[in-house]
Amino acid sequence: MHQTGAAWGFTGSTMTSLMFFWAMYKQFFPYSLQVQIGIYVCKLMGWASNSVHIKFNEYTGDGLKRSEAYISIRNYLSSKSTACAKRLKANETENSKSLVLSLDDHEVVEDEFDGVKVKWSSNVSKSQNQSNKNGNIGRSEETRYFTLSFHNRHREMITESYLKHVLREGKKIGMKNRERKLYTNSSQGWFSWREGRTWCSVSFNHPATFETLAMDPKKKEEIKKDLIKFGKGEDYYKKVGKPWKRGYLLFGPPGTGKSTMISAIANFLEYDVYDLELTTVRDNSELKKLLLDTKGKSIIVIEDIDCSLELTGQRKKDDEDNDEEKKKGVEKKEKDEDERQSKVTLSGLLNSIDGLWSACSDEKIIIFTTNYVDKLDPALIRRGRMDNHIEMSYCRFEAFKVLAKNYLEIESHDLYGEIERKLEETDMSPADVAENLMPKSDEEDADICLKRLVKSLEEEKEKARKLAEEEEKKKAIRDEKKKKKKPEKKDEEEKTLKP
Ligand SMILES: Nc1ncnc2c1ncn2[C@@H]1O[C@H](COP(=O)(O)OP(=O)(O)OP(=O)(O)O)[C@@H](O)[C@H]1O
Ligand SMILES: [Mg+2]
Repeated sequence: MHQTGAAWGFTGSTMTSLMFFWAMYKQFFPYSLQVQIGIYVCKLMGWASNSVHIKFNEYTGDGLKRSEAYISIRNYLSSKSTACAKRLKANETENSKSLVLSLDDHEVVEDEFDGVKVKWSSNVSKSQNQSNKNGNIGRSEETRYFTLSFHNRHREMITESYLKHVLREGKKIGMKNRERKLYTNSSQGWFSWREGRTWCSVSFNHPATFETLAMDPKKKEEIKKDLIKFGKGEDYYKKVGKPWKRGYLLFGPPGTGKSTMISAIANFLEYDVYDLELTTVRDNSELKKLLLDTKGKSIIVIEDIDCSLELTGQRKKDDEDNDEEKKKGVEKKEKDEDERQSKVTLSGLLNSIDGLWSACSDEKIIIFTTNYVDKLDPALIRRGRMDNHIEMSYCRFEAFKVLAKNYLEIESHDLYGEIERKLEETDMSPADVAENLMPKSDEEDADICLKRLVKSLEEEKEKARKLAEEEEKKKAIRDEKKKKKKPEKKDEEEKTLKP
C-alpha cells in the first residue's frame, strides 16, 4: 500500500490520513449524503471539464402532468440498470401488468451508443413548501429528475440521435409492460355520454392464442405473416403514404371462432381491444368521437356488423311510432330526444372509418365480424376499408386435431380415421366439436370424448339428411303449384287474345 502511495507521490503519513478521513466520511455521513456530496464533487469537476448535462423533470412545467419523456427514460434505464445498477426501486405502477424495476434515487448508470459513453443519474431534490394541496404547512416536497451527462463533442449526436433512440425504446418497453385493456361503450348510459365519457375499460386477459385456434394451418400462417408485416410496417406505410391501419373482415357461421380469432390477434400483437357496440351509439357524431378516442396499438371491433345496421332500421321504425304518439298528444319529451339521436347510418359508419383512417398515424386494426357476408353493403367491405377477408369455416380434420390437442392432449387415436371422414361429410362448428371433446367429469377420458363426438357427428348427419329431405319435399310442392298455375294463366291469355 505504501509502495502504491509512493508511486503516486504520497508519503506514508499522507496515505494514512487520507484513509482515516475516508473511513470517517463513510462512517459519519449517511449514504444519501455521500451520494449528494459525490454529485456536487462531480458538478465541480464538470464545470472545469467539457461535460454537458441535460435535466429531465418528472413533471411537466405546470407540475400537474407526468412527463412522457421522463417515463420513457425511466423504462429505458430500467432495462440497463437491472443488469448493472446496485440499487433499484420496485414500482407498482398503474396500468402495468407487473412490478417495474427502475433506477433508485441518487444512482448512476452508464450507457453506450454508437461507441459514445454517456452517464445517467437519477436525482431527487427537496423543496420546502409553504402549504401543499392537503393543507399541510411546511411539508417538504420531492422533485425527481434524470440527468444525462456526456462530453461536449458528442452534443449533436446525443441530442439528435441518442435521445430519440432512448425515447423510442422506452416507449416500446412501456407498451410491453402495460396491462392490456378491453374497452367497451356498451355499458354506458345517457349520463356518461352527457359527461363526455366514451369508453369503459377492464383488463384484457383472454387466453386465446393462434396455437389454440382451430383452423386450417396454412390459412393460420398466412394471417400471422400478414399481422407481423403490419406490426413492423411503420416505415413501409410511411413510404407508400398510407395510414398505418388495416381492416379485417371475419365471416362465417356461428361458433366458428370469429371472436376467438380477435382475442388471438390481440394477444399476438399485444394490442388493446375496443369492442364497439354500434347499437348503443346514439348518432353518427358520437360514433366519430368514439373512434377518434381510441389509442394506437389497438383493435377496434364491431361484431355482427349486419345485425347492427339492421337494428338502425329498427330504430327508425321506433321513431316513426314516436311521431304517431306525438300526434296523439302524448308528451314524452326526454324519450323522444333520446330516440331522435339514436341513429347510426351506413354512410355515417363509412365516414367515421375514413375519418379514423386519416386522423392519426398510430397503428390500429379494425375488425368486422358477420355471419352473413352477402348481406353487407359492398362499400363497407371494399379493399382499403376491409383489406383482408377471412372466412372462418366449419371444423375439418386439421382444425379438429388442434382442438383434440387443446382439450384432450392427444395427437392421434384409433378413431381419428373415422372422425376425419365424418367431418368431411358433416358441417359441425368448432364450438360444437370443442363441446363434445371437453371432458365432463374426471372419469371421462379421450376415448369417451371421441366416441361422443362420433355419435354427435352421426346425429348431425342424420339431422342434415332429414332437413334436406324436407326441403326437397317443400320444393316439389312449390314446383307442383307453379305448374298448376301456369296453364290457368295460359288459358286466360288465350282468352284475351281471341277476338
Ligand atoms: N376455431 C376455433 N378454435 C378454437 N376454439 C373455437 C373455435 N371456434 C369456436 N371455438 C370455441 O367455441 C366458442 C365460441 O366461439 P366464438 O365465439 O369465437 O365463435 P363466433 O364465430 O364468434 O360465433 P358467433 O358468430 O356466434 O359470434 C369459443 O369460446 C371457443 O371455445
Ligand atoms: Mg362472435
